[in-house]
Amino acid sequence: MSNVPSRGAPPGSPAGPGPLTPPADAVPPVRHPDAPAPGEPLGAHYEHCFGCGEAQPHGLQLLARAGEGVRITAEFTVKPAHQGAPGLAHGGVLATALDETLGSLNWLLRVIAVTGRLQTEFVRPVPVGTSLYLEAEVTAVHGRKIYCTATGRLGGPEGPVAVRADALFIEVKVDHFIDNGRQEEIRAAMADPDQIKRARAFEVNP
Ligand SMILES: CCCCC/C=C\C/C=C\C/C=C\C/C=C\CCCC(=O)SCCNC(=O)CCNC(=O)[C@H](O)C(C)(C)COP(=O)(O)OP(=O)(O)OC[C@H]1O[C@@H](n2cnc3c(N)ncnc32)[C@H](O)[C@@H]1OP(=O)(O)O
Repeated sequence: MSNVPSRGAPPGSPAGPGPLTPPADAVPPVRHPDAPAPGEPLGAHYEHCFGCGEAQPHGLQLLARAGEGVRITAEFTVKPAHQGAPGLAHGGVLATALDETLGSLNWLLRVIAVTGRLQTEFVRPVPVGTSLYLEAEVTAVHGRKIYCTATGRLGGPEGPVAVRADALFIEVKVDHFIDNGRQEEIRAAMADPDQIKRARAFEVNP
């Protein structure tokens, strides 16, 4: 643990506001002019993604849509494969749903970013068969740091809040994946023209 860099006090600690609070000189997010129109489905960013990929039978197959401003909505139905306790969704799966929805905000900023921190709050149990309705929003940007928040409601947009998250995403270059991913999958992704097109859409100077 000693060689892990310290990133400030934990959220809510008496030592300070914590790393999920944007600094005073953070700026509001800007929706990219080429962002998908509100209501447009985003599609999977990678077909084998556990969160959104259609080639993952036990994955969440979460379906995200662009919202207004720098907001996203998403839905996912809890399947038997997602259980933790009998008949209830596993907390880690719910955290994945929040992470995936928050990650989809990348499409609106047109930057590639990875999760640096994800703080989850589990408010209500989520039964198998539930359709979880998620909303996420970027609240502030500071250099490469993207501050965002999400909620998940039971049954629909007006349903009771079951889960919440605050997160910090860090902007990276596409090289982050090429340099760190297992070669087998990287080679396959780079041989897929659709995948290259999706990755290029996020680069300012492809
Ligand atoms: C050919 C293949 C292409 C495939 C890609 C194609 C398309 C992708 C496009 C879009 C994707 C669309 C949707 C995605 C949807 C969902 C995905 C779910 C998201 C995930 O599931 S993703 C997996 C989990 N995620 C990780 O696997 C990250 C592991 N990690 C690292 O890879 C590094 O750790 C990294 C890169 C995060 C930072 O490393 P680094 O060296 O680049 O940055 P550095 O240290 O310089 O930090 C710069 C500033 O961020 C602050 N900072 C950094 N980290 C912080 C932390 N954790 N907490 C608080 N502050 C932090 C520093 O304090 C500094 O702040 P300041 O500037 O103020 O000093």
